[in-house]
Amino acid sequence: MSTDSPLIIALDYPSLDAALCMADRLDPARCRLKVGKELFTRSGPDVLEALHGRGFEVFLDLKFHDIPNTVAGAVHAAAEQGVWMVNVHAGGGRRMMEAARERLERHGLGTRLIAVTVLTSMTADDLAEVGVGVSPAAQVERLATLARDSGMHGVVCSAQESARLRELCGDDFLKVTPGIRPAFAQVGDQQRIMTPGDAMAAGSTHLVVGRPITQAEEPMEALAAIEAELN
Ligand SMILES: O=C(O)c1cc(=O)[nH]c(=O)n1[C@@H]1O[C@H](COP(=O)(O)O)[C@@H](O)[C@H]1O
Repeated sequence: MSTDSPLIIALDYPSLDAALCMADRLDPARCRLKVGKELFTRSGPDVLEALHGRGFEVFLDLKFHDIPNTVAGAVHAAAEQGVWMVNVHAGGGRRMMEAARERLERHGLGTRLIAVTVLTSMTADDLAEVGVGVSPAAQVERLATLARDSGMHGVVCSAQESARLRELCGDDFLKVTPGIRPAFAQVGDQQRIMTPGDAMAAGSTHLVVGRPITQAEEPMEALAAIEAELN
């Protein structure tokens, strides 16, 4: 089932059963699902089949970062399993991103390919420690421009950077933004956060929401509260 909802729910669970329990409480007409490293490492491709079978479109969030040939192969494998979106780290550089994009094109695969810029958990101090002496916003701009020039469909960034990226890269360039925190939710380990309404107003095209929905007593009520903020 295809949906026009901007919401992508992060299924960060340690087992297939736990992930499917949550998926069964959600509606594929009103959100997409994101499968990340923990769940995929435990369950393998079975989780993709199970979620596709339930009608969900899936963002496979494995943030590939390796030499170009290896990443192209990994992205190809993900796309052949029918995922809606897959991502790589923009820090892997132009040749890595181009190789991934070319591989999808060569095989006629329509999976969206996006690049992670600066993780939403990172601060300026964290960047300085790994040798990046500019602000998170400046580094996001640099990597987003490189991602666009390397043929990516969009980027993962914080919603705090969406407005600037809309100016730089346009409306059609996807801005997938985690670190979304509605007023009712706890911040947790995220640093560069925004509310759902503000994020969409700033130009985010998709909102990645995990714990504010998956740890709510009534996930569909939490999802409805976020939808109400967007309308
Ligand atoms: O690529 C991602 O999805 C991602 C990138 C990023 O910079 N920050 C970030 O939080 N994420 C993911 O987005 C989700 C956020 O979940 P919550 O913090 O629970 O809403 C997690 O699955 C993260 O792995």
